[in-house]
Amino acid sequence: MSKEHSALPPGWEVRMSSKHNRPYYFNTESKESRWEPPPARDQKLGAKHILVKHEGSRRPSSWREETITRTEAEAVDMINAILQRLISKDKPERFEDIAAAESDCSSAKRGGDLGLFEPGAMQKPFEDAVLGLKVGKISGPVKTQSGVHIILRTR
Ligand SMILES: O=C(N[C@H](Cc1nc2ccccc2[nH]1)C(=O)O)c1cc2ccccc2s1
Repeated sequence: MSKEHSALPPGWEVRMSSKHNRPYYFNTESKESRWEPPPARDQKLGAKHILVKHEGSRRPSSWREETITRTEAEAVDMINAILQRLISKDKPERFEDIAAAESDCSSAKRGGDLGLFEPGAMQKPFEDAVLGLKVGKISGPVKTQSGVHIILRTR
């Protein structure tokens, strides 16, 4: 079904704006309101990410390093340093360039691009972080069993 006509996600309803004389979408749980229909839950998601693994990662190895021994705290510090490089005022670096050089995920070869994926395909903390981002926005540090991520939502 096209996005406009698929069932609205839970909590959402259509209301009529008398001021603007047009329908809008209102979430009775979050009290969020928006002019465009909320994305249906079955819509594919898209993201790029930078992953820094640590000794407790599900697979503490990557194309960069045979055996990864840094601590989770060190991984968080590295992710925060990368965040500063991405948002720096004077010389921001490109997300894809940092991902290609420094991500411990095999998607590094694709500038960190994970392509499109179904809801439920990725570890829940990762998917929840993607859903919490507007398209084009970058997350703070996100922890999964794989390590610590910075996520850029692409869809
Ligand atoms: O799980 C993957 N790679 C793991 C690390 C990892 N763990 C993740 C958890 C959530 C999202 C992306 C993640 N990447 C690895 O290389 O040890 C994936 C690599 C790629 C490459 C291209 C497209 C999708 C994927 S998912």
